[in-house]
Amino acid sequence: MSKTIIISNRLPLQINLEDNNLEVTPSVGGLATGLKSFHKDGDSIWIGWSGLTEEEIPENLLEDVKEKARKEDCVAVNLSEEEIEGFYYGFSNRTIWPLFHYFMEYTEADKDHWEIYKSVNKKYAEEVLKHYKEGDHIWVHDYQLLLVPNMIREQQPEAIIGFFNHIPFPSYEVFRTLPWRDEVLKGVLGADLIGFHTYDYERHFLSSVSRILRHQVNFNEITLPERIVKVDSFPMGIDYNKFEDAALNHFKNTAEQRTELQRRLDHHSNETPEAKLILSIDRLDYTKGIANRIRAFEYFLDRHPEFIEKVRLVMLAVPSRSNVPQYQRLKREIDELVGRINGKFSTVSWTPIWYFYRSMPFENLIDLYTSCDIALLTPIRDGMNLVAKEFIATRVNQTGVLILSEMAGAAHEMNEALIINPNNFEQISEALIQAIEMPEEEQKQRNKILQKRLKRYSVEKWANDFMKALDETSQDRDAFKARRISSKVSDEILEKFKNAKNRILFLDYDGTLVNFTDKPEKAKPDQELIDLVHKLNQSENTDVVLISGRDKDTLGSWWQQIPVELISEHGVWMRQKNSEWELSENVNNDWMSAVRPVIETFVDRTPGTFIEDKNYSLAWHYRKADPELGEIRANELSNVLKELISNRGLSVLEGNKVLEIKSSGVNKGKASNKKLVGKDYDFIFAIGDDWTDEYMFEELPEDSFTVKVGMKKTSARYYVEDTLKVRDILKKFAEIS
Ligand SMILES: O=P(O)(O)OC[C@H]1O[C@H](O[C@H]2O[C@H](CO)[C@@H](O)[C@H](O)[C@H]2O)[C@H](O)[C@@H](O)[C@@H]1O
Ligand SMILES: O=c1ccn([C@@H]2O[C@H](COP(=O)(O)OP(=O)(O)O)[C@@H](O)[C@H]2O)c(=O)[nH]1
Ligand SMILES: [Mg+2]
Repeated sequence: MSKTIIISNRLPLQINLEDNNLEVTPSVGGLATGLKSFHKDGDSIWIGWSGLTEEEIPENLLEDVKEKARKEDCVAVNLSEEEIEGFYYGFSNRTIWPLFHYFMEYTEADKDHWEIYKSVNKKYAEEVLKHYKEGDHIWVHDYQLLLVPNMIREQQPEAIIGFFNHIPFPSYEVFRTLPWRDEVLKGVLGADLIGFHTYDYERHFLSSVSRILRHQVNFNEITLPERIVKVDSFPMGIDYNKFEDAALNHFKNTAEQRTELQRRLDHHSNETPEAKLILSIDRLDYTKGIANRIRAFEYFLDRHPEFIEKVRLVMLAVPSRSNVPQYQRLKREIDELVGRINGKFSTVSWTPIWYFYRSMPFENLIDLYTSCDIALLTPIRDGMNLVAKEFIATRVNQTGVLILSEMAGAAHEMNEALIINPNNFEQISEALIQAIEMPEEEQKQRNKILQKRLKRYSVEKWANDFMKALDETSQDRDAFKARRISSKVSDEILEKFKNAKNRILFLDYDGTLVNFTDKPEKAKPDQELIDLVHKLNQSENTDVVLISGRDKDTLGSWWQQIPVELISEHGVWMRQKNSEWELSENVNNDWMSAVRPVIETFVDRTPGTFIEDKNYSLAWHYRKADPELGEIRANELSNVLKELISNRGLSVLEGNKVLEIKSSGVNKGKASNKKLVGKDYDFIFAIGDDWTDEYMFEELPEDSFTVKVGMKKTSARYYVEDTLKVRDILKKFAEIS
């Protein structure tokens, strides 16, 4: 039976060593807490780090560590101190984490860290491969493991691999500063499906892929030579029922059952019944805006002294990544801030901030969530922020107000909260007043909507949606695979070729026989290609036609020595074997002088683009332009041109990064069919890579062997991955004939 393999840096359980005994506690942080319930209910194994370094685990306890993990369907990856230093504290949390959260000034570019990051990613990938069986779904998580998808793909090309990024993906302008940006993107692109919490992160990723790797991006699909990668947003939810039930039980607790923390909270609310409790919970992390929050709270008390003794900020900061200097500095800063503000405002019976620096067991979190009146969550950047969702889920009587930073992924789904900009103290201060004074009815109205949404889109739904989408990618892949020229299909085609009496081969040039280059004039045929075409062209009963959008002079000069048939400019000109060029009827070029200046204005405004002058057509190339700007301008130009050329017998052809204006009566479909007139071919083969070749695929007789190069949508019967594969097929034809 197939299973799901989850891989994340950390396991959902943390193994600790206490007096030479192993203790298991749950891991902290959104990824582990969120995904745990999916893992628990499904048929999955989870591969990740146990939380102890190799050096920390005494030899006699090694087996125990494994066993403790195994009990929870987990596999512990062993990492040495050096690996944790370079991979986790190093590259993950001193390079990727700050960069992806827009803290560029904290971002380091340490080559040694990068090397260790690569080798540890390899270690995770190898662990996956040990457990992988055909049909399994592999789900890789987060920024610590960006290279794992491709490392698995290299060993298991057919594997079904999903990747989910739990943190923001920064804009291209930020991401491009990373020295290893190409490798990182290629690593992630090993996956079939890449998920983000929000559409913004998704579009930033797509933009980096198209700008840096120059892959073709269509909406949310990236076309690689051999595969299509889907990218989508799936906002992670929480185990709603778990939090709701815990809150319901919490209110049923008798006086004796109340926790120590709850008693303290009760005591304080009895002493100052009208004082509102404002809660914040986060890992101690500079992205969470904790220091800013305290300053904003100070700003609020300074400006509104009427709230002194009327509010209290209860702040839980969970220790995190404390080996990283920025986190140590932040810890000191927060200690000082809390001290200073408590010193400044405290009265005999009241302190404004209660500060806990520790992690708390689940029941205490529930105490906090249910006892407070307001949650104040002000991250500067946050992938999602599950605390915001957990707070809402525990408000079983539907009171309470959530103030949430617009920089948290969660803000996209939680519009009924009071959404603030974490850098705007004035706004935070006003939101606090609005929250304190909000009528209960309004609180309930807002929370009702939020609860309904969170209950529906729970973590279970999130995981299932992701898995369903992953499954669909594998079905798409199967559909494509069925049309790929496998060795079996290629044998069948060869057999037909061999037995045919009269054959014709239509071969597109650019993108089919040769790869694209920056400048069209650089894509000259190499000697191997010339020899191959020559050999094919000499075979008996075989007509070879190079059918191209190129101008006749270039094509003619490149194929001067070989008497192969040529069709240029999509059919404007034809050169029969050993003959001169002939012009097709119905073409003229008297429109050019009116159209060229219009295209020139687009060249001026779109760096990297240029005009290619052909005899009877004009082509505007935008391969070298910024990919997004290129597409926008191509659309614009296409519209302008269509307007301009209406009723002139012209049409605009949209090719691979090129727009071409030419006579309507001319296209490769018409041109190729003309060749068939009066002949009795029993083997027709046509191959091409781009939109303009679709005319051939559609208009040639149905039993033709039509082949698309690259995994794009097509009406061809078959496809091959790239120009290398095209040559393989042609070589086989040449051998037989
Ligand atoms: O493992 P740690 O280094 O201790 O860090 C804890 C986790 O922090 C990050 O959580 C993110 O995932 C959450 C759920 O998707 C999301 O709500 C939050 O905004 C993110 O910051 C990190 O991504 C995890 O890998 C860590 O385990
Ligand atoms: O003492 C604590 C404090 C918090 N959490 C959990 O840690 C997670 C924090 O996730 P969030 O997405 O808010 O932020 P992250 O830490 O992942 O960046 C939430 O599920 C909390 O319930 C916890 O397990 N113990
Ligand atoms: Mg082509």
